[in-house]
Amino acid sequence: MRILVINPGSTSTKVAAYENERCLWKTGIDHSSQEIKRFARVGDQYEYRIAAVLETLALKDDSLDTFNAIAGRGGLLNPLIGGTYLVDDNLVHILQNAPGGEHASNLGGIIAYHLGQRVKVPAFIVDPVAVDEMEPLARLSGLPELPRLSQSHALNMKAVARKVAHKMGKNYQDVNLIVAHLGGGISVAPHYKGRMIDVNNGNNEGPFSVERCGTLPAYQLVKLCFSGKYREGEILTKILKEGGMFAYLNTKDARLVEKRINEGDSQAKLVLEALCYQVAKEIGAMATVLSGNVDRIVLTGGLAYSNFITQEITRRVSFIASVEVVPGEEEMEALALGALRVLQGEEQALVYQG
Ligand SMILES: Nc1ncnc2c1ncn2[C@@H]1O[C@H](COP(=O)(O)OP(=O)(O)O)[C@@H](O)[C@H]1O
Ligand SMILES: CCCC(=O)OP(=O)(O)O
Repeated sequence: MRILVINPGSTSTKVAAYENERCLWKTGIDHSSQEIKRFARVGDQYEYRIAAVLETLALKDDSLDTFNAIAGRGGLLNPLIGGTYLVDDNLVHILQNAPGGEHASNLGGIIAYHLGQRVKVPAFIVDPVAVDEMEPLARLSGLPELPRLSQSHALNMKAVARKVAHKMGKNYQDVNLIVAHLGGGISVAPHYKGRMIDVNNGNNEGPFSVERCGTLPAYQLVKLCFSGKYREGEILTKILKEGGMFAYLNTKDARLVEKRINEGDSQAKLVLEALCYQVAKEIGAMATVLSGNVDRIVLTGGLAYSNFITQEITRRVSFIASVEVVPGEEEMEALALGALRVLQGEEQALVYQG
């Protein structure tokens, strides 16, 4: 079986071709902020990104009509259980209108659907951002109108969790893990016997990330919103795109920050240490969700390539459980394998009811 995998991010589209479990090729297409700025809404970018994917296929000397399915990263839908979902008319319409919020991952299903239609093969999304396996207890925020929402890097966290469990000689369903995805956004989740029973919302709760604020002091945030200095969109940009490390140091690149630290920049050191401190605190909180029964703590995502970051977090949390570092992400493989499980009849594709 051949599967084409599409993973759109805010500034790039990753594309890969798989033959069963084997990756044939993988590449990233960069989109400049000028190009992206032309589109009022994320959903409007799909034709532009499809053209880029088709160009990539041509460059790779590959052809759309050789694929048995297209798998795309899924986005901000209503809360749903993990698994592989068929992208049908209804789902593509919902992703296009983005009632759950604008996010580049919404484009994964849209692009997969349109490419699939061209060559009459199914399109799937796998473990979308909105995967929700939270316990009822975890949903209360303290204000009934504002229930906590499960929005996370579920795709990578579950793929990496399966791998770590396998390395331990166990099934994902037999272990308790705390997985911290440390990327553009940060998600920290306790995985209790194969279910993500709590997680900070990777967009606006928990630790600050390289570009997002994480949890903010609520009273001061309300005052800022009503200060008359900012429009709603400007505040949202501060929270989602220009907060966290970027707000303090004017860069989202942790490699540059490490370089500044090595050159003696004490503010850079303080900020990166604070990011690690907040991640460690979140891991500690999630250990209480598992009543301390934690088999492994897993650090993954782009920031897990950094020794400074993994050491700084590990020294604070290793009293809870041993720490496994799985740098980068396994999203492309997870998308391919999710589609493959359905094509091979191991799993039935779920249908999103919306
Ligand atoms: N080798 C590395 N050392 C330190 N930081 C890294 C390294 N590689 C990537 N990063 C950092 O990881 C962050 C991006 O993580 P990534 O998982 O690629 O995010 P996303 O996929 O959400 O865009 C950036 O701050 C980047 O600088
Ligand atoms: C809301 C969690 C998903 C997410 O933030 O993905 P990116 O880091 O890829 O934007």
